[in-house]
Amino acid sequence: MAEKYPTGKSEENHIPYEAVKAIADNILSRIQVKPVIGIICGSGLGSLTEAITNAQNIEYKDIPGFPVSTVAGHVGRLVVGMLEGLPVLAMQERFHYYEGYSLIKCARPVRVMKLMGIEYLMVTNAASGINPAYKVGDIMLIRDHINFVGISGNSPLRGPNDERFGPRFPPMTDAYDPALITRALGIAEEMGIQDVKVGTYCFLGGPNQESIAECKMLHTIGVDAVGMSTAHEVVTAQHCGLKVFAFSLITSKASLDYEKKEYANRAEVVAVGKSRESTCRELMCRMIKSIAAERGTSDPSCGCSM
Ligand SMILES: O=P(O)(O)O[C@H]1O[C@H](CO)[C@@H](O)[C@H]1O
Ligand SMILES: Nc1nc2[nH]cnc2c(=O)[nH]1
Repeated sequence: MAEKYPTGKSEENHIPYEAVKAIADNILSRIQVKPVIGIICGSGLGSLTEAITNAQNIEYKDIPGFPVSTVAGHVGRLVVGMLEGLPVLAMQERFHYYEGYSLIKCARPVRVMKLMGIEYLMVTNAASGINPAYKVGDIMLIRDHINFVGISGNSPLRGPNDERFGPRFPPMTDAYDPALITRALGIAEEMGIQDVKVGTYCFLGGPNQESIAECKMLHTIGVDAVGMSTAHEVVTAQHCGLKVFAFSLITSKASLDYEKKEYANRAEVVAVGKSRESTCRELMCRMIKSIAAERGTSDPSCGCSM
């Protein structure tokens, strides 16, 4: 059992290893495959799940102990099945800190994936381009993050550490697997994706958009794209030893200039996601296919190219 907090009570949302295992076992008992890859779909990028064959859908609300999404229009379900020859479990969609959950709860599904036997975490998100060279519709492979929410101590790993998940002080160097980034660059070139970016994602708490002064600061400290997710999931994944691949779809450009204001809205995020969904889907599918080939489990009959 995880140790108790100094107050004698477990902090809200901090559930012990055994409870996470119970959620994992509950899902495993209801599905026909044993997933190797976990996928977290970003806003507007959930259509990847349509490429999953023999799909079984499980609503978050039907999984005891699993958080439930609160954002209007969010689907909130797991889709489990085969993708490019590998068993996968996809989250359509994720939990955000601004919805009111603790980060511990937002990242709980990652620990559930780990205890289901999943080895890779593939993450997508919609983000705003801070790097002036970035255009709406660009894909940015995430090489690193600045976890603004985490730097101040708000971490999904806060509280008693259970070594069965991972070490107390996990390193974050190479949290985004460099070999998978290199592979994705090759795949993007094969696909003819124009000018794929590799950059640093910044996690802010949201839900408000950034002020112009905040955007200027993010630019100064080396941020390429900003959003309201991902870093806490990746911290949790790195802590428990999952291999991570992640990319952002740039759905808006941040304002760095008081004379040239840009505004991002939810409809725009969704519209850009829609216009780039086939490319994002194909990139992810080809990544999974390459992992399947590496593991000797390729299935030539599979293919989600559009
Ligand atoms: O990070 P995902 O889930 O893609 O969502 C992004 O899009 C929403 C803003 O429209 C925010 O939640 C932001 O984080
Ligand atoms: N913080 C933040 N997250 C986003 N996600 C999609 N667009 C944005 C944005 O402009 N700002």
